[in-house]
Amino acid sequence: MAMAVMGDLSVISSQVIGKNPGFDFKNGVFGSSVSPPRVHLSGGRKLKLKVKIGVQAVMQVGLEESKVLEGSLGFDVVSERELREKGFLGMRKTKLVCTIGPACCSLEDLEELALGGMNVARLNMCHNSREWHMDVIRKIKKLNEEKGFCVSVMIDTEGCQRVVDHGAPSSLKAEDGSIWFFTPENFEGSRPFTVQANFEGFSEGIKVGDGLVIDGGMATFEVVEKIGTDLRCKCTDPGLLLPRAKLSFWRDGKLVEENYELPTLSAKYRLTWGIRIHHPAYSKDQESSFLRASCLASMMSGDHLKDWADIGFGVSEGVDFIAMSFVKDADAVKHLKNYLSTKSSKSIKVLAKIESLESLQKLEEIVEASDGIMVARGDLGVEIPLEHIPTVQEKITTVCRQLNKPVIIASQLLESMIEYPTPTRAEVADVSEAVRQYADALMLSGESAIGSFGQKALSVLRMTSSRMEIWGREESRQRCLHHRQLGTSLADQIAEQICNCAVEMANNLGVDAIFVYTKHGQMASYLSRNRPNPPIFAFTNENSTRMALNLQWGVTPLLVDLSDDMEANIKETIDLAKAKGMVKQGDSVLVVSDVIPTRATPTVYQSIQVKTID
Ligand SMILES: Nc1ncnc2c1ncn2[C@@H]1O[C@H](COP(=O)(O)OP(=O)(O)OP(=O)(O)O)[C@@H](O)[C@H]1O
Ligand SMILES: CC(=O)C(=O)O
Repeated sequence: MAMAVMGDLSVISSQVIGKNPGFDFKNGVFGSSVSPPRVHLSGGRKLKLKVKIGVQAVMQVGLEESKVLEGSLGFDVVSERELREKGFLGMRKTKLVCTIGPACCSLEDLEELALGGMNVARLNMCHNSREWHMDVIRKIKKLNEEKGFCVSVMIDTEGCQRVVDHGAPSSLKAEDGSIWFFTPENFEGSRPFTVQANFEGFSEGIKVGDGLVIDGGMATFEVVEKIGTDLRCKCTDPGLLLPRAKLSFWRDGKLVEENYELPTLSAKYRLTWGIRIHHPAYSKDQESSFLRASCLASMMSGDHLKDWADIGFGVSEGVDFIAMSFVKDADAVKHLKNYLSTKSSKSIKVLAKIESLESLQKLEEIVEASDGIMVARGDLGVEIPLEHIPTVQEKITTVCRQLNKPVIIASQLLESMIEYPTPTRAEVADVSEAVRQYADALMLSGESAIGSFGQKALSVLRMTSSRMEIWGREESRQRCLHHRQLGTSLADQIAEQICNCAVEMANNLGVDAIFVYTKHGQMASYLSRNRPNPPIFAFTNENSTRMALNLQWGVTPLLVDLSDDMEANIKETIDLAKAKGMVKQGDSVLVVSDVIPTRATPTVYQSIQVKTID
């Protein structure tokens, strides 16, 4: 593949002006990026006209604002207010999800959250009764209808959580060296130094010496004895045991996986009819429809009645999203989506929660199968070392962007605000990082559900994300500009832009090396400035250039004989590089060449070529 810019300088000059309407001659900067195809220069009149039309359209909205905002667009009151107050650019892009719990479930609380920018209300089906959830959903719908909000409802299935509970109402301290029993036995209340696991077979495959970690490191124990299905453990790292704590086993620094096989959707309450909802708002028909839905679904998927009943409830209540906990693979998501289409509820979007090693291993297929993703950092932090969370989050966010699926970053964003009215600096930095990664949404958990400062936490999310969005826009404009334009002559500016584009191409194509042919080293240094992934090999026939380039990041300068025939130079140096074993068959090289015009060759010839070594 080859792409070339050729011609005399006056032609190039007029063409660049036409192609780059954002070019600011006074300050010498471009307002938009110059991507490789744009380097093919052609007439610009038509383009200029197009830009003008775009500006006119924007102005029209401004002029007819009152008409537009009268409701014909179905504007919700919060967005409308935001537009009026802040203009188009001031509108927040990052969406906010709030977990609804006892601290924010009154009509007034919900209205305040909606006014504060809550886009989605999340109901965690692990907690509270279905009547309670129904009451919240109906309040939200009422607010939407009567007060003009647009708040979506998400239910989050319980899934097969691996939790342990000591049975006491508050947290217990595990002291260093204290001995505790972990048992799957189901008993009422609490027993001293005894912790109940909520699933059978929790100790299968576990060996003496394994580490038992609570809540990703809140407290750590060592298994000292197996007694039947119980584990006798010694506390090796003291800490708190909260009710419904998460549990994981570790051996030789690695998570012990697969010591038990858990389904994606919770099997809890299997074969019990305790799921029947008695509520005056439900007719007998509706009640039996939940049961039919859950029974049908449970037959289809193996008795995961609690979650299926919750899903049936969600369908009946017309929720907008179902977040599936502990998704293991794409099949689990497809299964639920198929079920929803049989219930004519295809419009309910299925969000897969990424919260286990297994789901990380099948990330792409899960993202592809689902309508969106939640990065459930709470449970994820139990299965992977905490220091891996930031990179894993970035990876999931990137995959979602690539596959065009929305992604929510969840858990502990502003954890300290459950108790305190201000967040820590580190929490604000975490929120900012999620926004910088262009996550679609941020989620509050305990901060809104049980915290004393839920409204304030929401406003911290709102203000931090708005601030970061503005900063991100400025930063991405900088990225578009690549760097401040350095070249003063047009020829230099073109050389600079070509190098910016070349590095972008080299990185995107994943080429093995960049070859540049340079007399004074300017092109090589422009390439280096962009810090490309592949190394830069700079071929020059000037020893001084070679020595000077020795200081440049990523540049290996090579002294060669260069003729006026650039194609011949490229061929000869590639042959030479091949003969010397510098490149081998199959390697790809991006070649940038720049020949300063001479009497013999008065035209500027600059090119980007991608060559595969044969
Ligand atoms: N509907 C509710 N009723 C009572 N308490 C709730 C409710 N929803 C949430 N909470 C409380 O808020 C806390 C945070 O809620 P959230 O659902 O985000 O956390 P979680 O239970 O750890 O989530 P998950 O179980 O999905 O990992 C919970 O520990 C629980 O104490
Ligand atoms: C939200 C959730 O389920 C988690 O972070 O584990």
